Amino acid sequence: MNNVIEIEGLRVERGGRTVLPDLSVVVPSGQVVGLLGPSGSGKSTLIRTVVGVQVVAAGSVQVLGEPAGSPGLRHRIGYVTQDPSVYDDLSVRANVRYFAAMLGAPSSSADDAIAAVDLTDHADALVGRLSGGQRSRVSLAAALVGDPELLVLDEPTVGLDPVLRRDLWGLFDRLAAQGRSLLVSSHVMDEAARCDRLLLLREGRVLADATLPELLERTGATDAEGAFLALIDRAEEAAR
Ligand SMILES: Nc1ncnc2c1ncn2[C@@H]1O[C@H](COP(=O)(O)OP(=O)(O)OP(=O)(O)O)[C@@H](O)[C@H]1O
Repeated sequence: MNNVIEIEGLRVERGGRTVLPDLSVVVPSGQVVGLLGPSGSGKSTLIRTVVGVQVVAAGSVQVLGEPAGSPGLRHRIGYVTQDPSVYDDLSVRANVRYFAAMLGAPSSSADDAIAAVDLTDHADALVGRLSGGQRSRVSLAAALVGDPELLVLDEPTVGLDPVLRRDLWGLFDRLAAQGRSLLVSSHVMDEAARCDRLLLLREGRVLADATLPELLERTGATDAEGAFLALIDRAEEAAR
């Protein structure tokens, strides 16, 4: 499979407003694709659409060759929402085993996932007593059980210190090297350098779909933020 996500003519309305007016994009397999854009640009809405929890007004969204939201995709996609969705009063191991049980995956897959996020030493600790970064990694471990082909992560590094952010991006690279595909949203532009490919969103529209080197060459900017601002200027000039 060349593309893990294929979206054509997607329109999403939320609270009476058109959030994604007409979005078409593909996400290639085996890569870390960064979904970048300012707050409110529609990143979470797009992610919710991909995992099949967003009502869609128009368009087609194919994920791993099936329509988004198909029951068969449940085991094939790992999804981490912005707020860690783990239980404070359970240990790391109990949390991840709970998610494994829901998927019908063996409990050994929970231990593998805990090892993948480097929390084996904390497996017996209550999640409520962990740091913010450790809690984020428990959510990620929960998404990793069952060995999903596609990981969809909504701002997984928000609020983390630079060392933890670097470690998590290292983990994303390793997961992609093992053949998984990742769609990772962020509003931190310097995280663009960690992605194989970038989707820049602004006001519900794709401003760019390219690698960082391509973007820098196209705009003459020296970093992702500069490239993003240059693209906004160009789009505004073109609209005048
Ligand atoms: N539950 C909701 N009901 C109605 N409108 C919503 C809802 N959630 C988000 N929106 C609107 O949809 C638009 C896109 O929001 P979305 O959360 O997708 O953006 P985002 O790029 O993920 O932002 P952030 O980086 O702040 O998470 C915003 O204008 C927002 O006001």
